Amino acid sequence: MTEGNLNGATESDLPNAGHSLWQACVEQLAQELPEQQFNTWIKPLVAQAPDDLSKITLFVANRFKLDWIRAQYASKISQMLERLYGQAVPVELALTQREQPARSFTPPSAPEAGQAPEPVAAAEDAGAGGFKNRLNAGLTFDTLVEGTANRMARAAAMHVAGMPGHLYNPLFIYGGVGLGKTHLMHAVGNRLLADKPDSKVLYIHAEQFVSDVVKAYQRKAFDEFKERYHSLDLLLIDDVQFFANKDRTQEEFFNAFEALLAKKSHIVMTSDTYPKGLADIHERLVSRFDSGLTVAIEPPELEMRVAILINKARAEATEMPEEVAFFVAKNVRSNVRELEGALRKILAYSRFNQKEISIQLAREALRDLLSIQNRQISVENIQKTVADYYKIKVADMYSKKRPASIARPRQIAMYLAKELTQKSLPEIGELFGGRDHTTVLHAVRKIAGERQQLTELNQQLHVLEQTLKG
Ligand SMILES: Nc1ncnc2c1ncn2[C@@H]1O[C@H](COP(=O)(O)OP(=O)(O)OP(=O)(O)O)[C@@H](O)[C@H]1O
Repeated sequence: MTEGNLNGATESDLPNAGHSLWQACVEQLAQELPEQQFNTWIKPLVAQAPDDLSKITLFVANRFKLDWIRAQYASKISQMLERLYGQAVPVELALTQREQPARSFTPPSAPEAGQAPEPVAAAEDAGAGGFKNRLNAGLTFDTLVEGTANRMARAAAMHVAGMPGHLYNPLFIYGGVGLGKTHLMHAVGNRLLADKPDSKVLYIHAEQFVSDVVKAYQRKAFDEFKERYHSLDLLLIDDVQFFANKDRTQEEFFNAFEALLAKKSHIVMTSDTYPKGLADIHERLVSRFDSGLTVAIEPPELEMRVAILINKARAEATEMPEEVAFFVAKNVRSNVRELEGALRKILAYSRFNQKEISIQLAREALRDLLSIQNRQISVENIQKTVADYYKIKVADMYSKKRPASIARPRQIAMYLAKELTQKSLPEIGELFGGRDHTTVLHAVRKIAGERQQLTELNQQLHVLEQTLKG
């Protein structure tokens, strides 16, 4: 596997043979790898391939992830592709383009036509004393769209960046994949360095920390290790759930944690769950994780998704009409990374076809994604999934029973049926035991309204949507 130099003229992330091959490869890897590994390393990869499948380029969010994927998964990916395609397909890894300045739109006849994003070096600026901070300079507070979903986490992060070592130490940020945890963490580091360039800041993924512990152990170099970690002003450590079952790492992290807090350095951590939800991590560490401020990042609400799309399109020097942004945001709900993927497809489609961005164009560019959604989700499927989730019988979806423990899941299922299928209100009513369409309308409005107000309900709906979309 090579590291990318993307100057080929026919690169495309439109649906093509490469796209189908990569999809098949991802599906296989999903079955073979542990779920957490798959979700962290493979699922976020964005693939591009020319029509002749002379190579596949995989875009990775940052330098650390790139190195890790190359070391841990490159040969598995290559073997899998070869198995599926019947011959070897060269695979290269490249960094996504997000830290590059916005470029203006270039028509396809110009020399840059069809050029895929070029790999760029991660912003591993040498800070104080030539120290590598591993920060990505493009991930700042300015490029992070604010919404109800991240307001509290963002406010806390800004506070930490302004006055490290004071309140909210440690700051523990948790939430699902692709919701902006890593972005927020880098934003803290970048802001602190902008204000105080001599600060010693380090961004590190938890698996890299594990690997540093292993190396220190093998080389008997714990003094060096301590010198590196205990002297920081700000430690940003991503995905601490990876410490699970790694006793020696947990011990070293505990030591670093205590040393840093004692000297009033700040620690910011992220995880896919809140501290007490972490499995196989020692209690003394969990209680320390929870001893500062713990904040969640929620899945972005509709308006926030719209704002993110419009902002990200602008960063690519393209205006996305509001109605198109609404169309995309209604159809791509799971997380910001997927929203970015959808935007990339639309921009590429518009560029290659030299067409203005419109709802029709978005529909064409995203047809795979939309048809997968429509194919998979039926009202019966929704009823079963919701019934399982709230532990009621599927038959209660059609019954006339009215206790809240049954009526509410039923209303949730009606809401999801309206949101995720093409069925009309009367058709949905019919499938829920012959109910009137006004009953369905009432349920849809009620749940939609409450979703805006109740974080817990929003989370539950998000989980259900994710489950249904597969
Ligand atoms: N509010 C936001 N505004 C703008 N961009 C965002 C926002 N939230 C997330 N993003 C972008 O979405 C992508 C995914 O975000 P990020 O990598 O920070 O997610 P994460 O929560 O750390 O996910 P994971 O757990 O998978 O690592 C990044 O490109 C990030 O810049």
